[in-house]
Amino acid sequence: MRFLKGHGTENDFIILPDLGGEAEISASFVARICDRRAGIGADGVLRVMRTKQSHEVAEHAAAAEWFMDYRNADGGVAEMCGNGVRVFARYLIDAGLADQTEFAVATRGGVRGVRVEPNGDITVDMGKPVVGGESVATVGGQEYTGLRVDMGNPHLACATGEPVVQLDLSHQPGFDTGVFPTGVNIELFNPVGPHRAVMRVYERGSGETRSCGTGAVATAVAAANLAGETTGTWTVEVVGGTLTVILEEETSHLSGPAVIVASGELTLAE
Ligand SMILES: N[C@@H](CCC[C@H](N)C(=O)O)C(=O)O
Repeated sequence: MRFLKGHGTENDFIILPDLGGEAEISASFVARICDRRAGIGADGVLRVMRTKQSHEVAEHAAAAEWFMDYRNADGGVAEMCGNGVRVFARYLIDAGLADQTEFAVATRGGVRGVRVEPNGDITVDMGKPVVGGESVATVGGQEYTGLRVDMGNPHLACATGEPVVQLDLSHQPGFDTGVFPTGVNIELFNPVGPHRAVMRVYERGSGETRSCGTGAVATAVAAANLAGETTGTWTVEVVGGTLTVILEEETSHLSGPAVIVASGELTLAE
């Protein structure tokens, strides 16, 4: 099976073109190829298939030709992946499967509009973040209160005065399973200036990653909330680079680089 490897601010993905949706892709196969020692290594898998071939999202076929079938590194499915959509769009363009600078991609979380910027960055319309109440994450025995933000997938974005660079995110943080029955992506961030935050993230199904697009938007929402704002442009510094988030009344946008770095033939069998 052919594969490609790409990343967006070092949130890295294995891309599996399966345009007709014929491949059987099990959770264990995804976990094996995402393994950084025994496989290719990645935070997740982006399977590329025609929307009309997917029983999950076929109703979006008229709006978006391509479906991003996203899987976390542990093989579990997720509704949305902001950096994944940007890398997916880069693949479609490079492969000649999308020939405009603006098009739409279907995800389990809905249809997302994509735009290629003149500098090559890719912007995704991430939809309207849904803000919930507060909840608590526990990291290294310490509790951090954060804001629940639904980006299609669940987030808990926690501001802290402690430099996030010092946190030990090598283990699953604790969280309230009553509030997040299907798990949660946990962001810890330092507001470091007007409309700027430094963020680290522990992703559901993937562990600590060097960037998370939906997490960056959730962080911008939580930082704006602390500042008493609901709109504006935010710079979110992640371990793997810098993302720009624009919050509007009715939607949000995520921008940043997205690149393909390799391609090859998988010899690991399903
Ligand atoms: N890295 C992604 C988010 C991927 C899904 C997440 N781990 C989940 O399970 O919800 C992003 O860039 O948004």
